[in-house]
Amino acid sequence: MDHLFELGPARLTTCVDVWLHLNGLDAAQAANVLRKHYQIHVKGSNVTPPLQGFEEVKKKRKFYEKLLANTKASGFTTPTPVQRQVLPLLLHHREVLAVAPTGSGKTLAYLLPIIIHAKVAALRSHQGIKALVMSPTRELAEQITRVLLRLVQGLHLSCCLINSAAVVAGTDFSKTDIAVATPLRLSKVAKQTDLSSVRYLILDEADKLFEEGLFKQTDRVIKACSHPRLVVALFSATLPESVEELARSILRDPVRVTVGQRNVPASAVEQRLVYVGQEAGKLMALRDALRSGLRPPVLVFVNSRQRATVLHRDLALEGVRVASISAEQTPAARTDAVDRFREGHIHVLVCTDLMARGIDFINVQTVVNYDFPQSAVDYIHRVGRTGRAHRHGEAITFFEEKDSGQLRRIANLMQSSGMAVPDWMRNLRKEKPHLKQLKHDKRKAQAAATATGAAKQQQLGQDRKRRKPT
Ligand SMILES: Nc1ncnc2c1ncn2[C@@H]1O[C@H](COP(=O)(O)OP(=O)(O)OP(=O)(O)O)[C@@H](O)[C@H]1O
Repeated sequence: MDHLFELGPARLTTCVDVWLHLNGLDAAQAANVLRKHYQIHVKGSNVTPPLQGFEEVKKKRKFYEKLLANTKASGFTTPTPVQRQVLPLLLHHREVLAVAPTGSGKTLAYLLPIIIHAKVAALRSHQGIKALVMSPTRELAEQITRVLLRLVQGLHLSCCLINSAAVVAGTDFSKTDIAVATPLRLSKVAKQTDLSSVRYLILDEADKLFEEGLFKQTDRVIKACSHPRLVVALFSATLPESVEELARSILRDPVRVTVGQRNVPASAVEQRLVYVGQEAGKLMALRDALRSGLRPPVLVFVNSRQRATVLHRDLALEGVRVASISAEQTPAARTDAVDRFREGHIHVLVCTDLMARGIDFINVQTVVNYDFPQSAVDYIHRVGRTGRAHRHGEAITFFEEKDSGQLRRIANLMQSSGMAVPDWMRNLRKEKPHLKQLKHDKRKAQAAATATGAAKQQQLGQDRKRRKPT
């Protein structure tokens, strides 16, 4: 997977795109060569060929020039693999289930097509919200809106983040062309906001949106988007089989796009496991790592709000420029912590899994799993906060004796993304004597360890099937 981004724009142009031209391949052959090269796997009927460059989306209308210029001005000159395949599919009104590694550019893959759709619809004087993006957290919705606003500059489109401030200010969302929101906020405004004009519904971090806590609200919003030709697209870096089944029940003739291997950490992240003995060893290990040159900005994940507060306090006492962020803080406090971290005033941000998904701190050098992640999916998203775009990143996961049961799963994930992992870790459950050895010889272990729902478905499916086919 290393070359998904690493080849870089210049090499991509010389080695693949020009090669395609020189060899005069027909469209289907060229599509296959491109897909093979970029490790794009597709499943579905009549799949549109991948793009060779952003210029291909340019049409006669003037606004395409402007949009392309904005895209380039934002630093996006060459499409990433997921953008190459998803962009033309959405432009052809195909429903999509896209699974691509963390930091591989999924946001732009859906923003460009929905901007094009919204602009064309606005030029035809269509009223109401034309495209809607749902994301599981407020922070991610804010980030998506920021990217969106950069891309639509000068296009005379109205884009809006539906948050509490906008609701309090009495914003008339019917005058919005593209809206971004969390399912919680959206389900609250769905009653007074007409979503029947929404033609594109994007579910970012889709597997999270289908989880227990968010499912009801997500479902409510999907139902409210009643346009007969609604196009739904789902994006995530992880898609467990069970969620895929549920997701498929709401999609019509979808194309599944997978980039690289499914459900593995991004290969640009160098991952290490560090044995810390017990709880007390964690702070010592983090302090040592910070002293011995752990490069800031550093994102540190813990498993609860309380633990975030305690670690924040402990690090502040040591003179570390630290902030913490968790769901119990006010929106203003959360935004402030994120801004200070982005601007470099804060070197270490302690956070819960609230920040694990989608958040793009482009310069984060290191992710520390201070508390062992509660699932393989959490691990993939957490470590994916570094190593974004073509950058290199480092992820360190602390583990103590009580984490041994979960260790094997994470070790396997690390191995599938190309990391060297000691054999004893991958065989942990089978070879119990190693657990004993771990207890009896902590030092030795430390050296070794430091290495580089059916009812829901039916409900959702039936609601969608009732609509006329596209
Ligand atoms: N075509 C491109 N060229 C260069 N950089 C890009 C391109 N597309 C996106 N990026 C950059 O790559 C980074 C990751 O993009 P994005 O946040 O969309 O990733 P993602 O796939 O949604 O990740 P996650 O699964 O973590 O949400 C961003 O900083 C973005 O600016």
